[in-house]
Amino acid sequence: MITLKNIFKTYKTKNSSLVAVNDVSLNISKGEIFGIIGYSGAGKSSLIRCVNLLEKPDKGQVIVNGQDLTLLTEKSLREARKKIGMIFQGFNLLKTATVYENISLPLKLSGFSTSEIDRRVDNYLSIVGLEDKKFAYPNQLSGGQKQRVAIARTLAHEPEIILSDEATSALDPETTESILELLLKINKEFGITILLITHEMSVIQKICDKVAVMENGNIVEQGCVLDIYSHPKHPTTKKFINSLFPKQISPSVLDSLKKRGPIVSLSFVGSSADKPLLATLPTKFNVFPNILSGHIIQLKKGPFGKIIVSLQGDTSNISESIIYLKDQGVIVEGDELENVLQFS
Ligand SMILES: Nc1ncnc2c1ncn2[C@@H]1O[C@H](COP(=O)(O)OP(=O)(O)OP(=O)(O)O)[C@@H](O)[C@H]1O
Repeated sequence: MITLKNIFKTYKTKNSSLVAVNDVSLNISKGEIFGIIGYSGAGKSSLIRCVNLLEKPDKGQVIVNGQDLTLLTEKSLREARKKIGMIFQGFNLLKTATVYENISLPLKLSGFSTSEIDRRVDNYLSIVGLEDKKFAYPNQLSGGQKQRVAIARTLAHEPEIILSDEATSALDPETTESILELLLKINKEFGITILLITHEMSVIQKICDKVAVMENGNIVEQGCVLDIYSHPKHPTTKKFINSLFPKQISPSVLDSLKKRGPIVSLSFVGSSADKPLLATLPTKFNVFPNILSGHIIQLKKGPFGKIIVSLQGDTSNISESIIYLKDQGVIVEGDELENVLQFS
């Protein structure tokens, strides 16, 4: 649906130039929710704005539905953009216009009849749950309601793709949750492909099918969310994922526990998260797990849990129990433990 091929974007000022997007290639399939995560300055906004050519890439191809947007005339690009909606962190509503006007004005400019405009405004306001705010002004709405209006305005053009530029970053956690639910609903009911950028892991885990991690203009890692969470490879990805897990064990407790047996991190993915595997270790192997910390995250495709345990027992029994856990689909790590715990 969307293919980015070797995209470069450099900002030039009088004395310097800055490479914001450095040879990025991505494939986003129809109906997918694809998230790009990165810290501030990673190049996310620059990249997402290249998709609808709000920023023109210096090099590379932006292929949407088989059409390379970088080769289109202004007129054809305007047509192609009608199928690509965009929502922003700051909502971008006209302050002096009502909700009805905010949604209807762009439709009017696109040449729709008044009756069709009215039908679309009513329909999409009801989909975002704001029928009663049709004649309100933006300053009479909460942040979440403003984003709902912006989403209705985008939906009113019946796009195939929505680009979301940090759409929930200005919202509190509860409102974020409700906007993410709305994006999920839109994706499911209308089959709209969503490409979003964020710096929040909660956004990725709640609604994304795939994720790409961006740093210094590069995509350093990408894949299915569950795979990336369970097998992160790049240090930046690991940093994002480790930030989700509580770090509660003091160094002195850790040192004393290490003398009694290995401390391992166990990650449970999908079906292995449903089984009471740890409970079987004492009877099966005479190994006694002492749980030091633990956390389960609900991803879109199922649960992902990580616990830190001290395994106590005979060394060969412990080895056997680790092999058994691995056979059951548990990811067992010891080497990375210091990173996972990261004491300050
Ligand atoms: N119009 C511009 N002119 C010059 N430099 C820019 C411009 N826009 C972005 N940059 C620079 O490009 C780099 C990437 O910025 P970008 O906004 O794409 O990153 P980001 O990951 O979206 O960051 P944030 O989450 O803080 O918005 C930054 O160093 C930024 O200062």
